Amino acid sequence: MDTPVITTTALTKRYGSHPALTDATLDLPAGRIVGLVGPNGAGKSTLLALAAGLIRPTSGTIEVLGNRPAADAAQLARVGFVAQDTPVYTQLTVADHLTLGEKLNPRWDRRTAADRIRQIGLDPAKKAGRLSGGQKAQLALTLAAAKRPDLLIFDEPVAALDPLARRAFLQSLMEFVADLDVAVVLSSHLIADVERVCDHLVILAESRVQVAGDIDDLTADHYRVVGPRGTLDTLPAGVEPIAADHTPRQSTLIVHNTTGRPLDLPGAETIGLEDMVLTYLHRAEGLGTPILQETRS
Ligand SMILES: Nc1ncnc2c1ncn2[C@@H]1O[C@H](COP(=O)(O)OP(=O)(O)OP(=O)(O)O)[C@@H](O)[C@H]1O
Repeated sequence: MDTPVITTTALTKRYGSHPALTDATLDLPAGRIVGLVGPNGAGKSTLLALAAGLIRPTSGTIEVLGNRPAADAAQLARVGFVAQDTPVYTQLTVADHLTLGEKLNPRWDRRTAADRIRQIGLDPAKKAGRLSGGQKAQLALTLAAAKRPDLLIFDEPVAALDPLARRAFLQSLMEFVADLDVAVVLSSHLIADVERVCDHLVILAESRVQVAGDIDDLTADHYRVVGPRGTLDTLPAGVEPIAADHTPRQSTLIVHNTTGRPLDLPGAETIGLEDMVLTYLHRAEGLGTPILQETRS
């Protein structure tokens, strides 16, 4: 197996006594698009900023492409980071951005940058401050990709975009990934977008990793199980309940089957990604589970 692009062990970041990220132990695989999902304040930006070397952990360790984040110029060149507000220089033109990118980045790919700007129809003479949100995001993506990094990190790249601009951005991202052999880690609130472009998922809530894995595995391994009350009190080894809802006659569970074998329980059916994510988020916040209430008999 390829070396993970990001490895963390008990990674923790606190601001004073406030936990932003707690005890995160992760291996994010190479050659994938990894999605980080979670509600506001879950710790997504914190994890990405730690990976980019913008902040230091309070405790625990993080390695990015086998090195300390932002360890030296070579490491910086290997990681492209696009912060939440798609940073561009408003007074510089699109062409100025490309010139600056070339000056600042030893591995700059002039052809990729120019081709991409042409493809997305950006006027090189236009000041970045006059671009739309979608165009700014495309410019930021082009600049990050033309660095020819081994890892691209995006913090909420599509949050401010309308659905069409979002789709265009994600399409460009997938094209870059296919063309440039780059790993991507991105955060998003939008589960449908994550499902469309990502193949590995990390769910963060309340500063903690709730679950992580390949999306295909996660969706295959999470089930809704319905049975007469009392029959689901004891589950097979390796089957972890994530949420439970009971009526006097019936129990409904959402379970994570970690046995590696199909779940052999009557009344078990797999759930989709969105239901799975919501179940973890509700569990983390100590809320009831709306999907389960819908199944109440
Ligand atoms: N510089 C800071 N000083 C103090 N607290 C901070 C700082 N940065 C983040 N936090 C806190 O750490 C927690 C995690 O924040 P973070 O920005 O990582 O969440 P997030 O999942 O990216 O949220 P969002 O989706 O809103 O961007 C939040 O409670 C936030 O208020």
